[in-house]
Amino acid sequence: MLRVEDLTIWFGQPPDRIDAVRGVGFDIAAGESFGLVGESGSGKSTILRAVAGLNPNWSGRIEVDGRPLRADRRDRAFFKTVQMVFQDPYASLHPRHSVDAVLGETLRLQGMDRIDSRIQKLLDDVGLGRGFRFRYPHQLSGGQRQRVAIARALAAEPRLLLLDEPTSALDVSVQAEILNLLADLRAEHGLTYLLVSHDLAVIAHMCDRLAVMQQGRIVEILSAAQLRGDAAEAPYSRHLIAASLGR
Ligand SMILES: Nc1ncnc2c1ncn2[C@@H]1O[C@H](COP(=O)(O)OP(=O)(O)OP(=O)(O)O)[C@@H](O)[C@H]1O
Repeated sequence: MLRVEDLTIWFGQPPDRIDAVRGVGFDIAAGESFGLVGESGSGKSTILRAVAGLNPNWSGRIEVDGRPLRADRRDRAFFKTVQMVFQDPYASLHPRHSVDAVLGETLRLQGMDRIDSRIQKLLDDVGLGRGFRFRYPHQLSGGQRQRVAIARALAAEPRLLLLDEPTSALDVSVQAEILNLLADLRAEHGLTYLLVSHDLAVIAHMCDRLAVMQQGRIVEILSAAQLRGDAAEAPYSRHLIAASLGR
């Protein structure tokens, strides 16, 4: 579903260019949930932002359903398929846009009709009732805001969701609710996830496989069973341990 080949992503220009991601490759099957873990600064968010089209400075190949993302310009059809949910729902929602405005605008941009009923359906899907439709971000809790951010991502009817630490800005009690919501949505909508988290418990709960990153490279790809330590071979790898200690 998502294929990444020989992906290098950089910041700045020579002679100050920094290659934050170097020659990375992985495949994610449709419906799979794939995690990226690794020490701080290893390039996890940089990969998500490139796949989301937020950083054009990359080389290699990024392909969704066989359709390549071009590095040189935004591609509407590609981005309809791929949506991102950011870590901080406080920052990712405009303070003066109501829930209705946020969802309505996204639906209109996608050229969709029956906006009213679609907004209601999206709110239902993320577990927010009608009463939330005309609220503004400051009238919502952190968890409710993240539900709105998830609804906004779903409004484009994506196939791939990029989740960048989607619960780490939330209280512990709310984190589990949002993770369960994301797990339910994946099953209900047949979504594919690429998830970044520094929390191995989150990755073990949410992901079928994971890649461990170090200094811009993938050093290992493991199944969630290996991560949980219940696979026959069960290598709690030195890379993974280093990644978790590197936080
Ligand atoms: N806008 C930028 N300009 C220059 N360098 C950047 C920029 N954004 C990220 N980097 C660098 O790219 C590298 C990878 O950063 P990235 O945010 O992808 O790491 P990460 O693995 O997601 O880390 P964390 O777990 O701390 O969020 C880091 O060395 C970082 O300093």
